[in-house]
Amino acid sequence: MQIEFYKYQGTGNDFVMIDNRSGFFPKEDVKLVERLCNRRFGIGADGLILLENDAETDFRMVYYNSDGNESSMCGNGGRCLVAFANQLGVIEHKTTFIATDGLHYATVNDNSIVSLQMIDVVEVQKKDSYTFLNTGSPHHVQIVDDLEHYNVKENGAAIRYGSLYGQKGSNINFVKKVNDAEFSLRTYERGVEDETLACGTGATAVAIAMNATGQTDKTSIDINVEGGKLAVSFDKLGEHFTNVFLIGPAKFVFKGIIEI
Ligand SMILES: N[C@H](CCC[C@H](N)C(=O)O)C(=O)O
Repeated sequence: MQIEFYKYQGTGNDFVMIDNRSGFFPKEDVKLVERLCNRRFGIGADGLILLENDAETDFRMVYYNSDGNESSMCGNGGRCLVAFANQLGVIEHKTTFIATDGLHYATVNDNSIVSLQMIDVVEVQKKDSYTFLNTGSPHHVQIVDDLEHYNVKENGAAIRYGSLYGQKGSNINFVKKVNDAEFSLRTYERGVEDETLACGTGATAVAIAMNATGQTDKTSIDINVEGGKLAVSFDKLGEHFTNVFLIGPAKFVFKGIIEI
């Protein structure tokens, strides 16, 4: 069986994109998705995204982590899917699509900068040494001193598989404040089980967590990630965060055919 695929990356978080409007893709085949994401035996990616038809919106997003399992919302993947839909001619420069966490409004400009609306955040759990919130995916946010030399994989896995988050686990974000409008982030991603070069729902979680815990009073924040720079903006009403947008590049890298 041959599969046509497109490869995209959003600030270094990379994805296999498949046009599944015909419904041909075997969505239950965990081993196939894992193989397609494998960086030696397959195409290689942090995740795989299906673009599907939807009766009420421009398209449906189905997201899989590189372990082959379908998962929760992917912010960088959502941004890449908007750029992919534009490349296919499914949309022009703005869209509303459906994903596992509901409706998303987004725009894409001629420089492949995608602005993706994320879900509202109405609960931020503030603990002594960390913050936990859900921005479409679950995120643990923790400030560390020496982010550049921090062992993200070892320390991230210990928290993700520890007693705090049980079977479901969480994505783990380690943060350093640069200034009131800029933070640096490194993320251990659930379902990739490694550090990724960027995490969109993670960057969104960090921006909101830094405001919610008083590290900043800004509502437009730059997040430096290993693979580039993302911007997060939101409105804050009391402890609720709305009109949340994740903004950054979403680039087409190559397309191909894979024999499976
Ligand atoms: N690994 C995440 C989903 C992808 C998140 C990340 N790639 C993003 O850009 O938001 C999870 O299973 O919760």
